[in-house]
Amino acid sequence: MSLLLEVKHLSKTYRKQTGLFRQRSVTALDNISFSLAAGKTLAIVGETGSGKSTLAKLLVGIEKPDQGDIFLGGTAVKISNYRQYNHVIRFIFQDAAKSLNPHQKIGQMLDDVLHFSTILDPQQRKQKIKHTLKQLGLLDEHADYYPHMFSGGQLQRVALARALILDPKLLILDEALTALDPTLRAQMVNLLLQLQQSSGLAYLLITNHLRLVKHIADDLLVLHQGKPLDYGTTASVFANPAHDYTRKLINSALT
Ligand SMILES: Nc1ncnc2c1ncn2[C@@H]1O[C@H](COP(=O)(O)OP(=O)(O)OP(=O)(O)O)[C@@H](O)[C@H]1O
Repeated sequence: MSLLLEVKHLSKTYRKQTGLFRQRSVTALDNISFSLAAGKTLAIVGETGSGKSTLAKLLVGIEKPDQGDIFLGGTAVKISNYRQYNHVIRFIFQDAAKSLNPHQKIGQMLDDVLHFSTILDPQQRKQKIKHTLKQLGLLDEHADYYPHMFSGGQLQRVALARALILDPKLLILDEALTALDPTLRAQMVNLLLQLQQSSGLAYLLITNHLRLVKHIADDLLVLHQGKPLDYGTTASVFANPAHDYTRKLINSALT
């Protein structure tokens, strides 16, 4: 199986100014390594402040690591050529649907993404938009809708369309499913699993929702105060956590 993403010894420390001449260092990530194969899902879990969002920011190039390397398809990624790989890794935040511009039609929003990141001509972009809407169970005419004209479930699909229209290989879901009500979450999970099966997409699922992790993640990495604790297949970590912290996390979520 080909490795899509390899993260080796990634560390990140933030320096906060706490006074005129004083700084405090916060180690957000300390020597994190993991890998993810095409078509698989890796969940990253940990309490608030454990470094999950920092990790996502390093992977999409918003922040720069102090140490370590990120490899995509075997090639080291550099922040200076981020634009080259923003096709490959896409990101969905919590409340992604709410972050859509209320004054812009969905078709225009998707066209902007393609215009910025591809060399497709207007006709090709139109076709691509049509195809992506269909792939996500939306209709051609939805291209002419504004965000407020959609239901909650459709809006989630629109947010997914924005992420998937560039045919990424990896989608990072940063608490993207957490705020959804259970029915909507189940629909989204089914859609994500279908897309994964049909296109071989890999997911990096950042969440504290351990039931969800158990249901959809192949592998699991537990972070605590920036440090990696348990890492392995989800089944093995759930069955045999090596750290007390992980055991408590699992027990509190599943009891
Ligand atoms: N830009 C920043 N400047 C200074 N410190 C930061 C910055 N971003 C994050 N931190 C610190 O790094 C640590 C890890 O933060 P991070 O946001 O990655 O955690 P998290 O696990 O994603 O938490 P949450 O679930 O609350 O988002 C925290 O102690 C946080 O205060």
